Amino acid sequence: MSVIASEIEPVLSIRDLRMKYDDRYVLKGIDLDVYPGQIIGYIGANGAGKSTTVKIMLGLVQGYTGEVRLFGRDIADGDVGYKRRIGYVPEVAELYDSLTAREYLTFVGELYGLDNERCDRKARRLMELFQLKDVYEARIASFSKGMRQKTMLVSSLLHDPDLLFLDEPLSGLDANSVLIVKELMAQLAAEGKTIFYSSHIMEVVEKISSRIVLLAEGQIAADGTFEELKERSEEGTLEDIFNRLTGFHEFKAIAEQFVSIVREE
Ligand SMILES: Nc1ncnc2c1ncn2[C@@H]1O[C@H](COP(=O)(O)OP(=O)(O)OP(=O)(O)O)[C@@H](O)[C@H]1O
Repeated sequence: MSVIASEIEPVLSIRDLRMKYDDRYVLKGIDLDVYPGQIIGYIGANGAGKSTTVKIMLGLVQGYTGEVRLFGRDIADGDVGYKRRIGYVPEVAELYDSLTAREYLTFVGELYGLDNERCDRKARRLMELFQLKDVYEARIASFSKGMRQKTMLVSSLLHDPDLLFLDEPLSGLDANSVLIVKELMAQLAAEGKTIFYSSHIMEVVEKISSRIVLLAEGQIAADGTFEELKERSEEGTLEDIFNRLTGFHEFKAIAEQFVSIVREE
């Protein structure tokens, strides 16, 4: 892991985090310290526990054991003020279809305590940068997948959060917009913002992350820079490292079985 001056306070600190659904542990003791300016590529197979961890940090899931501290405070202490410093882009952009983009974004801004007029101006300018100026007053119901994703990204940034949780933020974006968002993440991190980036697109995670945390069956299986992970596992790409650490080699055989079943009479 990269060397970090011990006097710098972690933005996020997790100790022995465990979570049980019914009788099954989905998080089995997670320990993690994340520092300002880091872009954490948070990866793992489907069902590994990534969303559960993020939802606990956002205060959306209760019933965990262990300790989660954000900005130095235990999130269980009852003060939800920390949420004002967080931005969140969920995996699926759930927006209010009957609202216009302007109505939705000013509504979200007001929830974060922003002044309506200032928020309107800021949202309009951000949407313009995403080539969405002409639909700012249109209902979200008419938006394409990519337009919804861009609206979601704008809504997560309006209040200038210090910590961003992004779940597949490039989903549905065209190639130009992908370039903007990747550069945006790098520039926000350079300003000291912390980004928790969950994605299954290994090529992007490999390039954008300053540190990669791999979750496997509710536990951290690897934690370090891409170079460190590469050295340790003696593999080439992050995809290779991922496959090795999750013990997955049979993709060709599975694809063959798919094809043979699909082709059955
Ligand atoms: N509300 C719930 N009730 C019961 N089980 C749940 C609930 N939410 C998640 N789980 C289970 O917890 C495990 C971890 O789920 P989680 O959504 O955190 O995985 P993930 O790593 O985000 O997966 P993906 O990459 O598919 O998004 C899964 O086995 C899932 O079925």
